Amino acid sequence: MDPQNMSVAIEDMFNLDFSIPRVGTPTLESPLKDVIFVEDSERISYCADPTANDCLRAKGMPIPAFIAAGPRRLLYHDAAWTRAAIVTCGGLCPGLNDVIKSLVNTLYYVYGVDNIFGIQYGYSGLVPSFGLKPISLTPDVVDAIHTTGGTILGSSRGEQSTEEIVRTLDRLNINILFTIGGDGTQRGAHDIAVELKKRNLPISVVGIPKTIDNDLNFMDKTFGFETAVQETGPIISCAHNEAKGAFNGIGLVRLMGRDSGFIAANASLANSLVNFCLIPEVEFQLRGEHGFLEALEHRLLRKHHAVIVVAEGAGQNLITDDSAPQKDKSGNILHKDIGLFLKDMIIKYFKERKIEISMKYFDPSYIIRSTPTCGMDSIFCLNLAQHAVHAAMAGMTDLVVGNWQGYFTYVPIPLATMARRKIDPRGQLWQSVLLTTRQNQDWK
Ligand SMILES: Nc1ncnc2c1ncn2[C@@H]1O[C@H](COP(=O)(O)OP(=O)(O)OP(=O)(O)O)[C@@H](O)[C@H]1O
Ligand SMILES: O=P(O)(O)OC[C@H]1O[C@](O)(CO)[C@@H](O)[C@@H]1O
Ligand SMILES: [Mg+2]
Repeated sequence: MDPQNMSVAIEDMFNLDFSIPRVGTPTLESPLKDVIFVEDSERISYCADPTANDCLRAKGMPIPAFIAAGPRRLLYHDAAWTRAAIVTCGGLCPGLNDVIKSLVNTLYYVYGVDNIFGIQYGYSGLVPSFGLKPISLTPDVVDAIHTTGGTILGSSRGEQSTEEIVRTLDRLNINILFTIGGDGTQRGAHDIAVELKKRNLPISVVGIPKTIDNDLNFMDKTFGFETAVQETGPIISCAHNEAKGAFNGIGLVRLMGRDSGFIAANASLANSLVNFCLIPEVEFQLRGEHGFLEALEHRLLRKHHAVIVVAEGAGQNLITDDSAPQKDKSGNILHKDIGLFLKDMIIKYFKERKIEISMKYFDPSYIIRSTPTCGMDSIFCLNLAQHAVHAAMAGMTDLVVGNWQGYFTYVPIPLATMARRKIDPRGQLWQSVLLTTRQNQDWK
């Protein structure tokens, strides 16, 4: 089993439905030539261990497995008549433009779909009262967009009426909607798919999961994550320089990660200059024998510098101000600022102890998520989008494209959004972070 993915208990795996719904029976011969078509019966096993699967088989138990992604021999949507729409929602993430470009090029060049629309500013662009007209997307329009960060379509948060969105899709004669976004976006996409089914509208809804937090379930990684980790490199390096450049220097770096600390943990491994990594999954105390501040003091006494990486969702239990919890427009809880809080607490602690320190604070959150993708991430975006188009043209719906142990998969949206993927403190990733930072050496 995946040692990092403990969000879904193994006993619950057997009750899960891995099948992908279709908007209708595919009957049209695919125009693709010289490709290896994938049958719906081809599966990617959830569990990589063949012995475990043999055991399950012997016991007559179902083997949890994803439907394999790839081009289908028979299509549901007729390219000549197909009108496809693309929407990007939620926060920015490296790779949004790569995915848009690859969707357009695959639809246009591979399947021959030439009616492609970009929906502006997230789901708001599908609600007429916002007055945002869809824009026409062609290979010429998207030719070089992968070289810039952000999204050429704009994005948004905030609740929109599913009924209104569905009415708009119907009025625009859209056959396929591609939803590029995180858990919220994909929950919205599922609601749209359910409403379309209720109204007997054969519109495919296919998601491409986006989140730099890497917290979606049933996939090893989401696009933009690798770039985000890479972008932390120069910043952590600067934090280290600042820390080493002064006696008792401290470089404190706050990174994104609302509920999962994947960016912070991986950044600590990729840039092995980090001495303390603090993530939401591992609670810590500030003061006392087992407190972080004592551990930091211990480290400074030994080495006279320290680099700390803290994920935005870490240590929320420590911030006990009386202000009411805040939410963003989509209803996501806005965490209190652990970075600034820690900075103040560290300064106060060492002042009390009359120990001089030099504190340098870095918050690169929006810098690392608005950049263009790095090489491998660009390829990942391109492949995700190609597989999204294959699924959509075959009439599949209510799914996101995933990647599991190196294979591209089709994951039902309810599965991908049923629980948040988190770091297992007993798993290999966190254990490796502990070995690399050696933070427990100071932290008793
Ligand atoms: N539970 C939900 N059901 C239906 N729609 C939702 C739900 N949660 C969010 N949405 C819609 O999806 C869109 C994006 O959601 P949200 O702002 O949570 O971003 P996200 O897709 O989760 O991306 P990020 O990873 O940046 O947070 C918003 O328009 C929001 O209204
Ligand atoms: O400030 P914004 O745009 O709402 O986005 C912040 C959030 O986006 C995320 O990166 C998820 O996309 C979270 O880690 C973070 O809390
Ligand atoms: Mg989200």
